[in-house]
Amino acid sequence: MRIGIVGCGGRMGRMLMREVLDTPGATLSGGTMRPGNPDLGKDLGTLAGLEPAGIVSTGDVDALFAASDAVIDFTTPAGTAAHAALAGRHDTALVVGTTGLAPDQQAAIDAASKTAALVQAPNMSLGVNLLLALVEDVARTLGPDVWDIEIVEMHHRHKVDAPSGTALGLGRAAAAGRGVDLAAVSDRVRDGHTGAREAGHIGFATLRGGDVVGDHTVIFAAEGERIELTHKAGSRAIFARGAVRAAIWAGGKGPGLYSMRDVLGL
Ligand SMILES: NC(=O)C1=CN([C@@H]2O[C@H](COP(=O)(O)OP(=O)(O)OC[C@H]3O[C@@H](n4cnc5c(N)ncnc54)[C@H](OP(=O)(O)O)[C@@H]3O)[C@@H](O)[C@H]2O)C=CC1
Ligand SMILES: O=C(O)C1=N[C@H](C(=O)O)C[C@H](O)C1
Repeated sequence: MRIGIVGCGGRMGRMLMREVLDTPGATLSGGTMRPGNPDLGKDLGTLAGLEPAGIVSTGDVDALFAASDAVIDFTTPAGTAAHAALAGRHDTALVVGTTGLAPDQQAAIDAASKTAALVQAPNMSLGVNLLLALVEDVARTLGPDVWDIEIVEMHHRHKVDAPSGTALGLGRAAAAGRGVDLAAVSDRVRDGHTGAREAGHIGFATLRGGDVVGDHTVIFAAEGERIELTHKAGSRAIFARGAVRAAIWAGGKGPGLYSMRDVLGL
């Protein structure tokens, strides 16, 4: 299974190369960087913190798609939209971990999934994907009349999108459990004289600081009691492990847009 990494110099890009190089049956088919990146032309194994792999980073994204059975993309929304178009053209499977996509960028992914297998998930860890199923169940069981739902997330100081893709995914799971559309009930920002909380709404709070890999808590609050479901990521390796598993799974699939819950059978 030939797996390529776009944005291979990023925090996740390096972790993903390490995971591919450490996975039996997987071959690292290449890694790309943008023009001007000082690490262009460097050995991918060295960039991943391992022994030299005998293959260097390049700027040729088209050639990477041609040479791969699957490509993994944890970059930026603009980058991901361009990579999705290449996946569709080459019929190469694409695993998308990038968060914060605008509707037109999501449309590029939907279009590519007509001709290639795409797996998209805001969080590739096993724990968060289990949490999604739990949250949907708990929200369904408790209902909106007595229980308020609030979602709190914290990430490192470099993160550029908010709320995190995972927090929004947890919100969608809670809304699905209640049989409502998240967009109609979400309170993503509160500031000043907001008035009392509206029944049935799902609130979000975002914290940023230090090197926090990713913490998410879904709070179900009623009068006199509270349930909190929390996931804490201790290392980016959990995301990389899930993404490589998704790439191997997608390599054998026909065109379509799949989720990590499909990959894990949850
Ligand atoms: N689904 C999941 O499980 C997870 C998702 N993420 C998401 O992954 C994304 C990346 O996170 P992280 O690795 O921390 O971010 P980084 O900023 O460390 O890395 C981003 C990478 O994308 C590259 N890049 C930027 N713009 C473009 C472009 N237009 N075309 C191609 N490549 C581009 C950068 O290259 P350059 O250095 O040249 O700018 C860099 O290599 C985020 O959206 C984050 O939320 C993160 C962790 C887990
Ligand atoms: O940017 C990050 O770092 C992360 N992003 C993802 C998100 O937005 O949910 C997943 C993870 O929590 C780390």
